[in-house]
Amino acid sequence: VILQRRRSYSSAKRARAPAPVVIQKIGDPAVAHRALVENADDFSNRPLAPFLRYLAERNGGRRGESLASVSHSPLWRAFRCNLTAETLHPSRLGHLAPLQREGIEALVASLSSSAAAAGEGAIPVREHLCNAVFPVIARLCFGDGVDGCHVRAMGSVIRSFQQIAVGEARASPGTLRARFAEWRRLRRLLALHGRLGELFLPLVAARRESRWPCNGLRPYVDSLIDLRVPVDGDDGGGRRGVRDDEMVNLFSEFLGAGAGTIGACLEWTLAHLVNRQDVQQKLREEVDGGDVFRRSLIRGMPYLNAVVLESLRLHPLVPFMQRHVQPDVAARVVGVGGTATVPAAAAAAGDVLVQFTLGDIGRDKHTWKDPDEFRPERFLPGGEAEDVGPLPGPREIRMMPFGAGHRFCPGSGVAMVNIKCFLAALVREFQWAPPTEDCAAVDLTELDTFIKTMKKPLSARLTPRVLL
Ligand code: HEM
Repeated sequence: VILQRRRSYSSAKRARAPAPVVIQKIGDPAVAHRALVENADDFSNRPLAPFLRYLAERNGGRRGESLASVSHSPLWRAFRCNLTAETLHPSRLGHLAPLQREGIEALVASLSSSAAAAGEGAIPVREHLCNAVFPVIARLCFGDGVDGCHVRAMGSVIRSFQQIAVGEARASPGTLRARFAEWRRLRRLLALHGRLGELFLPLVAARRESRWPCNGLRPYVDSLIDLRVPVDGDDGGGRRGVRDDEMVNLFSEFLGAGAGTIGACLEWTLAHLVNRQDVQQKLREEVDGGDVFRRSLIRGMPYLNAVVLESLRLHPLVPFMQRHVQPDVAARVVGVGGTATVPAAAAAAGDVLVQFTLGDIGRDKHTWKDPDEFRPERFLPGGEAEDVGPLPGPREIRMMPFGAGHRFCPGSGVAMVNIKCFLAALVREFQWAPPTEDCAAVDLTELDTFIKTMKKPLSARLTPRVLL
């Protein structure tokens, strides 16, 4: 046992080196555009997360990739095309309506009963939002035959995994204590990863056995079972099926990236609506008139769209995006780094990390008027950002909550549809007020964890509306 532990410890140690060097945080939209759009090919790889490096070490160097981790290569193209052309294709998103309806009905019921139990008091809403959104994403992933218990178990393990993956470093870097803490963190992640495999792989096996129809949706699991990817990530050498270890990473990523971000965006947006009763009322007037499950009607709700964009501009859920680039490229494109300023060892290893801080880009004072103010009207016709959408256009970047360049978020469409649909229903069903009579505004302090969340989770007083 001791030998085994020592071996694991030394592989954790190897997994830590070489650490990439952070050379610059980019919060300037023009520099981000130069890097991610004009030099997209050079800025299309992310650094490998320490846990995936650790896993690869344990598997004799073989990496089990996810879409976010795989380098920009034929293997990435195969994974990416599969996800966007099959599961997340816009033509399929209309078929989400029954899942959304189920999620919203459950959410309204759980909020109503908590609000009734609290009487005049406030209720915390985060847990309700997460519990309602996760099943929608889980069923998009595995089809609608997965039972609620299984879905809840997946949600809980994914959340623990994310919490531990970004766990705070409490000891000084480089000390024995810090190395031990890191080793323990990797071991805990390994255990959770194993648990995810136990939850996912039986569902894959069941789906291989029989494919019951999913009402026009193409569950991610089906597309991955059918997918053939280049052998060794290379287009020249034949095709193979997706391995189990890759499936586990791809499902974890889909569920982790999909559900938490949508829930957090809803929480941020509701917090602003609590603070700005005038915006809440204006939004309600728009959503009261339409069926929130019909995509065509949601598309025709410009104020709803503006409210969500304004929330994403102020609080992009991914605090920062990373790119792993060559030192000479970093020097040429973002104006720093290069062998002159990057420590020689890092330059020799070619390990340069560029971080784009999405919050700074969305609040850039040269781009936005009153950048810290929540003002959805800026996205309406005649406003300073009437032509700005969730994804940056080819000419400039003004905000990029879903990233930019080759690796932008493939889930932006499904995320926007779900956020709008849930938000419209929540505003139609409830009046949202601050937690107490004397609370002037809820606290909007941000906390950057795996995603950008409210440091103090939202509590609000909810009054069910009588709908005619
Ligand atoms: C409000 C919700 C969401 C936000 C704000 C968000 C944001 C982001 C951002 C900023 C990136 C990095 C982009 C880059 O590096 O250029 C990303 C990547 C990614 N997101 Fe999302 N995301 C959301 C929802 C989703 C959903 C619903 C899914 C899937 C169901 C998803 C799947 C992914 C994947 C797989 C990647 C990696 C793509 C690649 O490397 O090719 N995301 N997301």
